[in-house]
Amino acid sequence: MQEIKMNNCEISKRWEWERIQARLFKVSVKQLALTQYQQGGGFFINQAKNISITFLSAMAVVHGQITIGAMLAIQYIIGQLNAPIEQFIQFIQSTQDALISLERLNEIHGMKDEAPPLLPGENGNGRELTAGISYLPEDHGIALTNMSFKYPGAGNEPVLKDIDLHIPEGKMTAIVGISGSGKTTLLKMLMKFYTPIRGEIRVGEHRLDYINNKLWRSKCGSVMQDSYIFSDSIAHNIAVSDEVPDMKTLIRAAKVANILEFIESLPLGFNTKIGAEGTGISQGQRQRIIIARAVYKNPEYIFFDEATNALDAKNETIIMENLESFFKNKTVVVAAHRLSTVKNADQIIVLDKGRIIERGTHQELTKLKGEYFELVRDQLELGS
Ligand SMILES: Nc1ncnc2c1ncn2[C@@H]1O[C@H](COP(=O)(O)OP(=O)(O)OP(=O)(O)O)[C@@H](O)[C@H]1O
Repeated sequence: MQEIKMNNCEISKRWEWERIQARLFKVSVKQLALTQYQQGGGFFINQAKNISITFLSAMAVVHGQITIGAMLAIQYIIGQLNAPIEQFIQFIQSTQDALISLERLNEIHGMKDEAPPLLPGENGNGRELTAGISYLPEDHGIALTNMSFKYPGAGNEPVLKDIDLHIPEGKMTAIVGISGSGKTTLLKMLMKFYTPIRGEIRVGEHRLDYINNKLWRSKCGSVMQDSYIFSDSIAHNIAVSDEVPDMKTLIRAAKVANILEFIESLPLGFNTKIGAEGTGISQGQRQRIIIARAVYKNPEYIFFDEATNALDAKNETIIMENLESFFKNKTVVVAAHRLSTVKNADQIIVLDKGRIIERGTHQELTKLKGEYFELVRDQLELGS
C-alpha cells in the first residue's frame, strides 16, 4: 500500500485489479457453465432412465407380460432408486473435481528430488548414488575449477564465467564487486542451490554434486539477503532445527549477534512471536536474529551475503568483533560492500560481470590500485 501511495500509481493498480477481477469473473462463469452441463447431463440420464423403464413396463402391461400391480411396483422401485442415483452422479462430479485438483498437486509431488547425479563407475557405467557421499573428505577446502553458471531460461547470459578459485579451510574469503556481478549467485552455488553448467566445485577430492545434500547443508550456515523470518517465536527463529532450543547456546548466539538486550527487554523474551503474524521487527533486528541463527547452528562453513548492511556502525563493530572469535577455524565466505567487513579477510576476490578480475589481500589490492581500490576508495578516504 505504502509503495502504491509513494509512487502515485493508485489508478493504474486499480485498473490492474479490475482486469484481474474481470478475468476471475470469466473463469467463474465458465465454471458455472461446466457445473450446469454436469448437472444437466446427470438429470437427463436419470430422467431418460425413468421414462424408458416406465415405457417398457407400460408396453409389458399392454402385451400382458406383467400386471398393472407389477408395473406400479416397478414405478415405486424407480422412485426409491432416484435419490441414490442422483447421489452417485454427484459423487462422479466430485470425483472429477478431485482428480483435477490431484493433477495439480501431482505437478509439485512429481518434481524430481534433489538427488546427486550418477557417479562414474569403474566400467564406464554410471553408479547410482541415491543419497550421495555421506562423509566429508579430509581436506575441507573448496576448489572451483573453470566453473560457469547461467540461470535456467532462454536468453539468459552466464552469470559466472570460468571461475577458478580455492577457498582454503579455516580461512576467510571475501567476495567484492559491483551490484549484479554475481556474488550472491556464487554463494548460493557453494551452498548447492545451483549446479555449474561447466567446470566443477570440489570439496577436497570429492565433487560437491556427489556429497549428500543434507550432510553438506548441515555443515553450512548462512546469512543471505533473502534469509527468511518465520512466523514463530524468537527462540524458534534462532534455533530453527531444534524443537526444544538449547537455552545456553541460544543466549550465546543472541550475545554474539548483539540482540540479547533487545530480546530481554520484551515482556515474553525469547518466546515473543515475530514474523508475519507476530510483533514487527526492524531490518537491523531481523538481520541480527538471522546472524544469531547462523551462530546457534555453529557450522563448519559460513556464507554471509551482505550480512551486516542493515546495521548501524556501532552494532556492526560490536558484531564483527564478536564474530571474529566465532569465525576462528571455520571456512568463511563473505560477500560485502563494506570495507570493515572485508579488509581482514585472508583473501579478497573481486568479481566483475561474473569473472574474477583481481585477487589478493587488502594490502596487496589497495597497492595495486585497480578495481578493488576503486570500490573501496571512498571508505578508505573516510578512514574506515
Ligand atoms: N533467479 C534469477 N534468475 C535469473 N537471473 C538472476 C537470478 N538471480 C540473479 N540473477 C541475475 O544474475 C546476476 C548476478 O546476480 P547476483 O544477485 O548474484 O549479483 P550480486 O553481485 O550479488 O548483486 P548485489 O550486490 O546487488 O546483491 C544479475 O545480473 C541478476 O540479474
